[in-house]
Amino acid sequence: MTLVAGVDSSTQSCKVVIRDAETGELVRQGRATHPAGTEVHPSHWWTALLRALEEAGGLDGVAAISVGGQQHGMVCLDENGHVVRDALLWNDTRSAQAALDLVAELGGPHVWADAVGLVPVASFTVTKLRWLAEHEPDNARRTAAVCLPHDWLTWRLMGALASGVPFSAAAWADAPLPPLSHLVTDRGDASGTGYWSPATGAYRTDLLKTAFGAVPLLPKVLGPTDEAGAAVAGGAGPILIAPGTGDNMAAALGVGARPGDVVVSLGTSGTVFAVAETPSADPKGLVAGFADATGRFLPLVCTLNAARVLDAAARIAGVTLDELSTLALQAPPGADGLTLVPYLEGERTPNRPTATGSVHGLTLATATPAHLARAAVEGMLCGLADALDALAMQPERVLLIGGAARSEAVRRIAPTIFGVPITVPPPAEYVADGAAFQAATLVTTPDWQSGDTAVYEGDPVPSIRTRYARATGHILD
Ligand SMILES: Nc1ncnc2c1ncn2[C@@H]1O[C@H](COP(=O)(O)OP(=O)(O)O)[C@@H](O)[C@H]1O
Ligand SMILES: O=C(CO)[C@@H](O)[C@H](O)COP(=O)(O)O
Repeated sequence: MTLVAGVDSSTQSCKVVIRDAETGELVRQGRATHPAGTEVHPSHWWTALLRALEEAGGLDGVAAISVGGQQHGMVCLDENGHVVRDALLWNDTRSAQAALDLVAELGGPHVWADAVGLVPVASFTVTKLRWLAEHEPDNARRTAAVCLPHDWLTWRLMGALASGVPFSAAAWADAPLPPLSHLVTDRGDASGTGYWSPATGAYRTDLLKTAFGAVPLLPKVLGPTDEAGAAVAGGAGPILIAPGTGDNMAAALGVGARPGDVVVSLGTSGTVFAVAETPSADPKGLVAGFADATGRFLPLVCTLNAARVLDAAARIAGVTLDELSTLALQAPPGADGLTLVPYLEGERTPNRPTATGSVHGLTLATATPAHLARAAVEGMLCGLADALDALAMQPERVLLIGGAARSEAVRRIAPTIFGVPITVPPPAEYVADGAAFQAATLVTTPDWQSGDTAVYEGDPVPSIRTRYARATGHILD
């Protein structure tokens, strides 16, 4: 049996799946957590990947590996390949002013949308680089190369595999660093930087220079079926390294999204995206016109607040996530008017980086754990329903994935908020699965069957979104 490994290095954790390259059968898996916070030293991602790989039984029998990673994070490397400072993650909002400045300097949102398919907000790498240049000029000067989380992990894997040392978390912890010139990325992740154009498939180093004042070395952008490298890991056969991609692009691959589908992913971020044949450019800046991992495009709307809204509600109520789900289903639709605006990390869509969350409609009658649970689920989903509207599609299917899609309350309430039936694939690590699928394409023609889906239907309750829209007009920044 030829095996492939897929990695999901996302915000909260690293997951590894090891699957049969031909059939996709799940053979082994592992997981390790990442530290909390919106700036993280990349070495934590490497440690977590090694621990997750170890839990997944290592690389025995693995012929190819691919990394899907959280998008946009700014990883700065010095001329020796050492990390210059902690990476600023996609959900770090300190570069909000830099984003506004960059939009103004270039002549407005439409200029950016036309140039790179997106309008800068704090999440995108280009704004983080401006922040670095302005606030930490010494670190900016030391920056010889800039890459993204998945690029950096792919590069570390190249070094570890090329060392010829057999895999173990301890043996690979300090694996040699390859030359900076070996850094690679893919279209999908490059399209989230703000200095690569999905429409032309080329870097816009002029925009990088405008933002950062210099043009550090950038990873080579590989095509979907290119190899990032191949190396022998201590007596095993050669292990091919696939280009990898951003986590949303990997999820699209993993869930088998096809044109006509809209995927709603409820992880740390909430994302709503679709596979498209042509690039997109939304001057309103709601839809980011990303590229995907197949050579197509992935228009995507992202909120900063998804699964962790439920984590927070469960914490307040003092219950587990399963109990929160049960509670939410005990309260009536609309939670008798209790409305939760879930901007717990500020918000990206709408662009409210300094906003905070709020609760409206609190009365003696709605001051119950069940009402709070329902309001948390509905508030989170209302943010995603707005994202679905922004995508302006008439989807054939709306697929629900990500950690919070495991909640029965979320599955049952989603159709009432979105106003359409929801298709829920079996719970799985779709980002890691997509990466594994990409790896499999390097060694075979994979024939992976998707599992049975469940369809959830429910009568739309438009008043919930109406009240939510009113509540978003009354929040504190
Ligand atoms: N049964 C559940 N109900 C609600 N939320 C859940 C459930 N299981 C996991 N989650 C949440 O999903 C989140 C992790 O989802 P995941 O898609 O792995 O995120 P990420 O890829 O961003 O790290 C966590 O915040 C976790 O609490
Ligand atoms: O910023 C975006 C998409 O533009 C986020 O979706 C990140 O890619 C983080 O993803 P998760 O950790 O929530 O999967």
